[in-house]
Amino acid sequence: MDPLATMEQLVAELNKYNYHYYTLDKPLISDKEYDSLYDQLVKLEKETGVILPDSPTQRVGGELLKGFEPHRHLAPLWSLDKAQNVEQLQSWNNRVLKLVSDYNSKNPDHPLPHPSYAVELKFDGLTLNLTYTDGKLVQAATRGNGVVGEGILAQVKTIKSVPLTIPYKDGTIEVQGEGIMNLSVLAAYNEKAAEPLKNARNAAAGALRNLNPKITAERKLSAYFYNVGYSDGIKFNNHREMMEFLRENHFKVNPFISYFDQFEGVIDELKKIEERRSELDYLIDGAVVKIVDMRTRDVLGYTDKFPRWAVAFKFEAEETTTILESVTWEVGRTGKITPVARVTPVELAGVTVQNCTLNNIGDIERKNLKYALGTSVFIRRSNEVIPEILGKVTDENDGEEIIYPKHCPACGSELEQRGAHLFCNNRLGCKPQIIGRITHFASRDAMDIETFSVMTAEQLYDELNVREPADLYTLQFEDLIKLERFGEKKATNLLEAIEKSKHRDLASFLFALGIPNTGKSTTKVLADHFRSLDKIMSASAEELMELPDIGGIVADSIVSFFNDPVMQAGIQKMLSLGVEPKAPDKPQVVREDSFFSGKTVVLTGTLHQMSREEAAEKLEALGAKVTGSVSKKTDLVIAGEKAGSKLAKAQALGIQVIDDEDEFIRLLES
Ligand SMILES: NC(=O)c1ccc[n+]([C@@H]2O[C@H](COP(=O)([O-])OP(=O)(O)OC[C@H]3O[C@@H](n4cnc5c(N)ncnc54)[C@H](O)[C@@H]3O)[C@@H](O)[C@H]2O)c1
Ligand SMILES: [Zn+2]
Repeated sequence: MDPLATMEQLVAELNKYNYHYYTLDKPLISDKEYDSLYDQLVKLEKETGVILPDSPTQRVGGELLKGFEPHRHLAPLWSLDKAQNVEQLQSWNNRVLKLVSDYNSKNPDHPLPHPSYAVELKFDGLTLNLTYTDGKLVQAATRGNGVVGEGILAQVKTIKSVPLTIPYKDGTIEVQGEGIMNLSVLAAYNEKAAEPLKNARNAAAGALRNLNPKITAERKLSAYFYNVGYSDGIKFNNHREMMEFLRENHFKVNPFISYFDQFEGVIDELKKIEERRSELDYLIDGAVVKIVDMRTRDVLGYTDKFPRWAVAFKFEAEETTTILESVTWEVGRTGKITPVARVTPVELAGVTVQNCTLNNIGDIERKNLKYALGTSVFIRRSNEVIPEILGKVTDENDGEEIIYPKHCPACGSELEQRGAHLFCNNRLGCKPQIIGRITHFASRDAMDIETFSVMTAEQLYDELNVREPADLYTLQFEDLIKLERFGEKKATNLLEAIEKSKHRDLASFLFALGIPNTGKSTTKVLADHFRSLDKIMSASAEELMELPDIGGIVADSIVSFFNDPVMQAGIQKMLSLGVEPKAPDKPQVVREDSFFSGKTVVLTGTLHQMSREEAAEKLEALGAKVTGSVSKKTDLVIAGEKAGSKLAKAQALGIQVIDDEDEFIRLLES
């Protein structure tokens, strides 16, 4: 195709995507795909020297939505130049250095200082421009086209961290920041929402540009501020002064700002930020590098679109779109049937994604995916987590139907629906359930049988008739050695590991049994309290419910698990084969006079100065009970970075929360 025709097509396409993204807050493609089309257009414009009149490269923002009062920004709002990799970043810096040295050779009496750089997070939300006159918030606007935005004062006032009045009272200033939705808030919102929000950016942008401020308020947004764009009374010499001004005037300023005199430092910092990205409780799509000195900024100036004194370093995308090709159904160890989506393979955050989780049939309905086979879907992958389907790109039911199975894909038994999940009830005859139970039993947090894997479980099932965990204790060297891939060494190692597991501690043994609804922290509570398997097996639901962390559902699960004759027989068989779970050591002396003594505490989110396990040990030594889930019995929640639904629940129940790690450490040490 001739380049002009390609450009026309790109312009039309990009303008359509812009409209959906900026005006409707409902993107049709991922940022990654958008950016690559945009780059193609920029390249063609450079090559041909032609810029079509409605090219998106010539504008900063989107259409204005009817219904909002326009606000003319007192100083224009800029977009940012972008660097996709270190080379592009270097060439931005080389340009800066050259302009500075050109200036200095022309103005030897009044040279600019050697550039130093500020590095900030690039928040992925909606730009906000707030106008304060004589200390009072009088307007708030979107970026709009950069010159005129939409007035959204009523909506912005619902953001609790936005100050309505500020100490600075000398005339008018405009302050820029980003309206965001915290990921933990999004998760909590989606737990209850009839229609889950696909993405935190669109959730924030959609809420701020909603004509009903009540909806904005429900989304519990937050905002970070990073710039004073206009002021008629105050001048700053550098970025630090400007940040200090924002802080003094009670704006929420991101703590992750760092300053560098050397450009190498900037590059290292960008790597660090990218590594820690998944710990943050908000979306960022990169980091912004800015020249610190204001006089240098003035000299460098602006292009039509962006300042020459700043550049956005874009991180690898975590979201993209692809086609949902098919859904298969997998059976877990509890008999739960999980839908797994196969998608058209696509590169995302450094790996090729082919499978995504869909959780359960309730999830399929909520995400409007029932008729999505063969259509475009958004997928997201943040570090380490299996990619997830966020939703269908368009709202229409224009795909093939996902048919829910009626029979177990493994054993053919009829499935039962409980809540949002499907279950196969054929516990004793359904192979993947048995394999799952045995593998779980042997896993590290359970019996910790080294070298054991799913493959081992399958081999033992197929060839040696191993049907339950207890059968592991009947294995003989002569049988193992006959198996494929089993040499003498491997057989001996496995038997030794199995032997060693006989004296595993009681809490791990209970965890290994795989009692429904009962995780590691609950089995530890049980072991610490009852100190013997017999007592736990005969405990009543009432007795159990007196313990921290154990509510009605968990208590019932435990009681009915131990009432099941099959489970009883399995446990008896293990005991008769020499399994002897070790009771916990006598509890050590714990303090009774600390801030934490006698309190039931939940740890959630990521702590930076110690692991959660270390924190739990310290708390226990100070006389606290550390439990895994938030309930009415919880006295205190320690929330680290990226605390999710537990924090939201604590807030809903009005439980005391410590979300400042330094404060937490101070209390531990007091
Ligand atoms: N998916 C789609 O269909 C679609 C459509 C249009 C645009 N987009 C995405 O939007 C991007 C372009 O968006 P843009 O021009 O709004 O923004 P930009 O990437 O040019 O960045 C400028 C914005 O960054 C924000 N920002 C966040 N933290 C900041 C900080 N610390 N300092 C300064 N600014 C900060 C500000 O809101 C500012 O307006 C594209 O790269 C693309 O990824 C996607
Ligand atoms: Zn089955």
